[in-house]
Amino acid sequence: MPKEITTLVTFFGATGDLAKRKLFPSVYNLYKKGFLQEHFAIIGTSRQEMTTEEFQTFVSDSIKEFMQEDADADFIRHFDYEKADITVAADYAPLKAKIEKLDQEFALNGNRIFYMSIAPRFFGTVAKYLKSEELLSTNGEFNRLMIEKPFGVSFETAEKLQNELSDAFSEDQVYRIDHYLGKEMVQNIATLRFGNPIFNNAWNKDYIDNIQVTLSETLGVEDRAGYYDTAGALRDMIQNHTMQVVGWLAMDEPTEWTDTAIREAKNKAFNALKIYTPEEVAENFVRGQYGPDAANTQNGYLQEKDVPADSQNNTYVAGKLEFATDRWNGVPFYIRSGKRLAAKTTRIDVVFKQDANIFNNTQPLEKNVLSIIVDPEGKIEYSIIAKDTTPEFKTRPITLEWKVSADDKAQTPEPYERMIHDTMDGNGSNFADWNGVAVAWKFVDAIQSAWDATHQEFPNYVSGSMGPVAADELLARDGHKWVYEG
Ligand SMILES: NC(=O)C1=CN([C@@H]2O[C@H](COP(=O)(O)OP(=O)(O)OC[C@H]3O[C@@H](n4cnc5c(N)ncnc54)[C@H](OP(=O)(O)O)[C@@H]3O)[C@@H](O)[C@H]2O)C=CC1
Ligand SMILES: O=C1O[C@H](COP(=O)(O)O)[C@@H](O)[C@H](O)[C@H]1O
Repeated sequence: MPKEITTLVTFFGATGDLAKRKLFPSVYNLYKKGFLQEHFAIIGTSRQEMTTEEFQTFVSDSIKEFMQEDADADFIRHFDYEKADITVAADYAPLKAKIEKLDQEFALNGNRIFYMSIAPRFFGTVAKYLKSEELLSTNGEFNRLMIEKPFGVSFETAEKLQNELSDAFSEDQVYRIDHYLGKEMVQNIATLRFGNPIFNNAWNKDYIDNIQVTLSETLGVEDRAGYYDTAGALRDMIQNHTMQVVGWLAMDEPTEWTDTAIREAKNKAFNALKIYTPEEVAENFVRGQYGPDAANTQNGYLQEKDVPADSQNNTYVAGKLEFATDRWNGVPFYIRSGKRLAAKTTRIDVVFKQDANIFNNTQPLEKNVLSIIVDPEGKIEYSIIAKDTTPEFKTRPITLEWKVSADDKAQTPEPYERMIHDTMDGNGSNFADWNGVAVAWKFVDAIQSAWDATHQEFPNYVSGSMGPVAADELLARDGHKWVYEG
């Protein structure tokens, strides 16, 4: 049985989509696995009028709907509800009273987590009232804040939010969610790098030719144009998920396996990221917007519901990142992400430098490639050179492959379960740190403002392709090509 975690979690936005689909099923899994036993309580809050019994039924139903099983009664009795409008200071007093009551009832030792599953415009307000209305415990081991995305829409807005949060919470109390950091194979990057001397010792400019990170989706904008047309792939996928994955790839080895040391090592890399001038943006970044598919059966972006007919929004981004560190000088990190591409995949391809061919043929040897495939199924592929069976001692590339087994998959926690667990456990390793978020915004803002100043002809890629031709040309100019072609 795992060690029991003692805590109270208050879910703001408890009647919303995320809470229902992801958060309550995750809490239930933690209970079934024994992390939550007797000493835990969950408070749900929103503006909806609801009794605690009705809320308990709502939680039960959401677990049943998404996990096809009934939550046990012993679990459900730990749930309580308090109606509150989070914009009204006076509404925090009954919430405080409920927190204190449950703290006593379940002997929670003043340990508190506040999960903001609410629209981002409320993040700062809730943090402010948690402090001013004294909902933070003064006698417990911890007060922690879990915060949903997006964390701002630019460096300026993110910094404002950060200032609001830091009036109430210190950096080590803030758990900024990026669900890519909760994915099993993203967490495996560090193990592969630091657990295998062959990779650890070669993880630098002497041995690595280039690194490619692909986050591609087959879905289009669906019914989210209201949000997506102001965000684009750059803010929706690059600023957060892609940059966080890059953080694991670019960092030095941490001095120890703690969240503080991991953040320190990542931040050293983030702080060495080159922020581009408008001219450099034009040289190093490509934006795209999808048109209809080749058979003309799917809408182009401009024909999608609620998309302005003259939208300049990017649904695809590819670019080159450069880190000015001893480890990475001269090594390009190519990134790309887009909607309506040929395949749904998240993958990292590390292309190694190759030696001269000393065998009997004059062709250059293919480069070794380590591929870490995150989605749709976890896989590691290592493409290396071996001998052909012919007597002339010819070479050929072969691929060593490992796949996440069905058993492993069944035991792998969903990202939200893992992130809630880690917050309860006080482990911030797999959360976005303010410094990294700030650098990513500065980097992305520079690209966005260069793009805002220039008009681009759209659409420039066909739905179902792997993006604009310009993204292939970006790599070709450096003598490289995308490993993954869809
Ligand atoms: N849904 C998803 O799949 C994902 C969501 N997220 C993020 O999670 C957060 C929540 O998203 P989601 O669940 O989809 O949003 P919903 O709109 O479904 O839920 C919002 C919740 O906030 C409550 N709320 C709204 N206004 C107030 C108020 N003034 N006072 C108190 N409660 C209020 C709503 O209840 P009521 O109106 O009754 O008060 C509801 O419970 C957002 O930050 C989003 O970006 C991130 C990843 C995925
Ligand atoms: O955060 C987001 O992520 C999803 C993709 O997530 P995944 O886990 O399915 O890869 C993306 O579709 C969405 O636009 C974005 O907001």
